[in-house]
Amino acid sequence: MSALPLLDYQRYGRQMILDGIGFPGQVKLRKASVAVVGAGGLGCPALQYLCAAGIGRIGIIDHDRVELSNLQRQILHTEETIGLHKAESAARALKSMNSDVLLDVQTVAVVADNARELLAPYDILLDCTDNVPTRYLLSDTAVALGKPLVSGAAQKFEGQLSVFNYGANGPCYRCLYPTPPPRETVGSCAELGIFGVVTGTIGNLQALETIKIILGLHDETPALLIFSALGTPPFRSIKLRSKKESCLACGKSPRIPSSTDYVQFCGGPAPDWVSLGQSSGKANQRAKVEELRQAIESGVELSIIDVRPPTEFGICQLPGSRNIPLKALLEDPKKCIDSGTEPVYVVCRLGNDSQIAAKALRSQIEGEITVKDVIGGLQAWSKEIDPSFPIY
Ligand SMILES: Nc1ncnc2c1ncn2[C@@H]1O[C@H](COP(=O)(O)OP(=O)(O)OP(=O)(O)O)[C@@H](O)[C@H]1O
Repeated sequence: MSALPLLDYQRYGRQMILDGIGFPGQVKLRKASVAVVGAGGLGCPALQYLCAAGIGRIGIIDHDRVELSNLQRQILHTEETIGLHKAESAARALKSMNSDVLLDVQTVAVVADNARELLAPYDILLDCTDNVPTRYLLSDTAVALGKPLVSGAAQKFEGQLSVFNYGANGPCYRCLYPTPPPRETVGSCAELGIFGVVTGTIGNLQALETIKIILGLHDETPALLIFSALGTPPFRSIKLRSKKESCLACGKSPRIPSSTDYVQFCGGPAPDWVSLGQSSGKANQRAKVEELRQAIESGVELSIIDVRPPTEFGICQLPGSRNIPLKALLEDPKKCIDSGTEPVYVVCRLGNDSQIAAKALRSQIEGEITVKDVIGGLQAWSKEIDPSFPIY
C-alpha cells in the first residue's frame, strides 16, 4: 500500500476515520479521475465537493463564459471572473481550495465529434448540463466507453438525480427516455427560472454518488431521486428497471451511429434560433426592438401585450404595456385585442413565448390587425435600447 503525502492525513483525516473510507478509501479517491461536463449551477457544487474530498484528477468541461446572472447559483464564479470561461473560473476557485488536485480545463462544448476523446481519460462522468441533446450524447458516450454517468437536472424548485450505466444491469438515460420530449415543452433556466439552492442540492448529491462509486459504497440499485424544494417530503426515490434489451444504446443490438445529430434528434434548435432564419414572409410578422422604440416614440396608437407571468411583470415592464400571461391569452386570444388599436406588439422576456402568443392572436383576427412579436424580448430591449431597463 503506497503512503499518502503527509499533509493528506491532516487534510482528509475527518473522512479517513469513517468506516468504509479509511486509508484505502482515500487512496482510491486520489487515484480516481472524474469528468464534470458543465460548470454551471450543478457543476459548481459538484466540483467543489469532489475537489475538497481529494479526487486525484478532475476534468472541467464547459464552453460558456461567466455572466452576472450566473452568480445566484454558480457558486465557484465571482464578480471578478465575469467574462472568463466558466471552466477557467471554476478551476481558479478549486485551485485555491485544494492545489493538489490535477485539474484539466476544457473550454469547449462536448459534441458528437469530440465526446469520446474528451471523456475517455476519466473513470466517471457527471452530466451537469442543462439541455436534452447533451443528455443523450453524454449517455450514449458513457455506454460506448463503459463508464458510469452521474446525471443531475434542475429547474424551478425541482431537481432530479440518477446514476446511469452503472453495475451489471444499470439502465442508461435512453432506457428511461427512449424518445426526447417535444421541443416546445423544454425550457432553460433562463426561460423558466431556477432556485439556486436546488441546483446546490442536486450538484452536491452528484458529488456524493460519484464518491460512493469510487469507494465501492454504491449499492448499484438503479433509482431516480426526485427533489421538490416545496414538497412534503421534499425527497422521493423511484426504483428504476434494469437496462432494456431493446435500448438502442445499451440493449442487445446497439445501433446509435457515431454521426448522430443530437440537436436534430431532439427536435432541432430552440424556437428563436429557427425563426430568426425565417423567410421574409414571416419576418414582417416580427419586430426588432428598434422598430418598437420608433413606434412608441412616434406617438401612434399601439398596443403592447406583455405575456410574462404576473410575478415577472411586477419586476419591470414597458410603459403602457398590458400584462396578459401567455396561459390566459391562449385560453381566449380574441378577448385580448382592443378593437381598432393597431398594431399589436407582443413581448416577453426572451422572445419565445411572445411568438406563440402572436401566432395565436393572428389565427383569431384574420389579418385585420397587425400583430408582431418582439424579437429577443425585453432582454434585447435592455441590451439595445435602454440599458437602465433591468435584465434578470
Ligand atoms: N454540450 C455541452 N458541453 C459543455 N458544457 C455544456 C454543454 N451543454 C451545456 N453546457 C454547460 O452546462 C452549464 C449548465 O449550467 P446552467 O444551466 O446553470 O448555466 P447557464 O446555461 O449559464 O444558465 P442560464 O440558462 O441562466 O443562462 C452551462 O454552463 C453550459 O454552458
